[in-house]
Amino acid sequence: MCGILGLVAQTPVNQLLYDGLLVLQHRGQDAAGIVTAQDNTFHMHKASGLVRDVFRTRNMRALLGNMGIGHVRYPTAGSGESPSEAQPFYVNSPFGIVLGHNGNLTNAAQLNEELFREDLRHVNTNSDSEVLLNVLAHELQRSTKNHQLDTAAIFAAVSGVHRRCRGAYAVVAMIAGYGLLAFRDPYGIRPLVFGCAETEHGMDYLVGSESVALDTLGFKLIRDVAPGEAIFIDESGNFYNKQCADNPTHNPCIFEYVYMARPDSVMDGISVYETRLNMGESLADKISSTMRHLDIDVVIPIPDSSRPSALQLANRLGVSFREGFVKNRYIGRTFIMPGQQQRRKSVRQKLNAMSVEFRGKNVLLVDDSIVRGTTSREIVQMAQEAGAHKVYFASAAPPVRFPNVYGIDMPTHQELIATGRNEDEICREIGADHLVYQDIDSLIKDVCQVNPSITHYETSCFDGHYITGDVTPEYLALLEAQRHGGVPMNRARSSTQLDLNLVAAD
Ligand SMILES: O=P(O)(O)OC[C@H]1O[C@H](OP(=O)(O)OP(=O)(O)O)[C@H](O)[C@@H]1O
Ligand SMILES: NC(=O)CC[C@H](N)C(=O)O
Ligand SMILES: [Mg+2]
Repeated sequence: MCGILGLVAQTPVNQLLYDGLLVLQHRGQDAAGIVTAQDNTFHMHKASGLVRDVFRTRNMRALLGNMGIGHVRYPTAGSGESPSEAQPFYVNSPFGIVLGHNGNLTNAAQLNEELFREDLRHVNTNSDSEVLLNVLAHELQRSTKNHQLDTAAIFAAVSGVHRRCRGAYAVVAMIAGYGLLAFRDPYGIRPLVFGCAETEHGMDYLVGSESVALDTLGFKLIRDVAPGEAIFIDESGNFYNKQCADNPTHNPCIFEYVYMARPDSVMDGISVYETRLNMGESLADKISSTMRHLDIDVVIPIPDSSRPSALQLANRLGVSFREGFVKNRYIGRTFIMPGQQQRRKSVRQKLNAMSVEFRGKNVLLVDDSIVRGTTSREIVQMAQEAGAHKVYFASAAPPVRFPNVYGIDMPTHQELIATGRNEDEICREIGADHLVYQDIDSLIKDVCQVNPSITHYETSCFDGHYITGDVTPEYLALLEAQRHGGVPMNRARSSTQLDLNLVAAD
């Protein structure tokens, strides 16, 4: 779940893109990049690190032009440590094209092979996003007639991408000398919104992962990019759109509402904040109907993401809500950090318990989710060390029992605390006196309630149902093997290279 931005304006875009990426930082902390376009020339700067560390004044000055795209990365493919996998990516044929991607392709290895063998394109990193860019470039080449690129050719190329790419993708791209393209996969798994701002010089357009970027940059939300739809804004600010998929359906990732997105965002017509309030209410109802014996003195949220749910849960139960943990505002989100060691250390650095809220009390700690159990294990222990009498734990999401392959970096069963454990065993593992999870039906209802027109969600990490239909047990086993030291998923190409060597030897 990276953050992406695309902007076509009447004035220079570098500062707005920088500010927008800062607002989307919660979607990716590993790398950041901006590309601007000026008179057919792209200006790019990208590197590993947080937005504030990647861009120095000299980099910003060099990002010239009135059109640009930006990206913050939370890796799901490749090493994650390699600066060469930072986005956006660039290709120089058939046009200058740059691309930023949020999501994950499930057939990247096969596409990589096809690109190499049939399309004669070389992908130089382990990133599925570079594969996606090359597929788009190849499809643009196919759809361009007589060297003339028009909107029909651009939309035909997006249809080609839909036919070839599997998995999740929300994309912003720029074609040098033409304009800004944005599109979303036919299942609408990852979010993408766009809006406009009327200025004295004309209309500016902004596309982004979350509406919060539009709010803070002064843009008015127009709507979401529909699943399968592509929008194109040319350099003069003319807007075009087309449904490019044959059978689009709408299945937003439910984990965006649980954890990923900022609460002040509205995506797919759904206020993230409202869904989290609803999750708190239904969790409170479950607690009061199934566990009356619990004597809860105080409800304490685990900052930050669980706050709205915990507050509403406390209100509904009629129990006082207290901030028992203080968060160090300079430490980022721990779940999206690379490596378990760094994540574990960061929980302690990030949160500190105030014993006055714990001493001698039965506390109910509320978190939005328990994934690897890194946070809950540490937090329960901290509550106990702070003198709590009993430590109860509630998760506003159901147990995460299945890998995610659509843009959230939890690709293996092995890393999930719920694997091979029932709820009592998970409770023992995190050291709590009692553990309660949200039910999946309640979670879906909590989100549906905010926008009843969307009835299906991508819920694979909770129920193991993979909407794209291509995620087999073999694929998951391969992912697991890759994570534990095997061949990267996008690099299953040794046979091709062998063939080439043989040809050369002949
Ligand atoms: O079981 P785990 O593997 O620990 O993952 C779940 C935890 O990670 C996230 O917090 P994070 O610190 O990333 O972000 P937040 O500040 O937005 O809550 C999430 O809110 C949970 O607290
Ligand atoms: N989380 C994401 O959206 C990741 C995008 C892309 N798959 C990458 O690894 O860079
Ligand atoms: Mg958290």
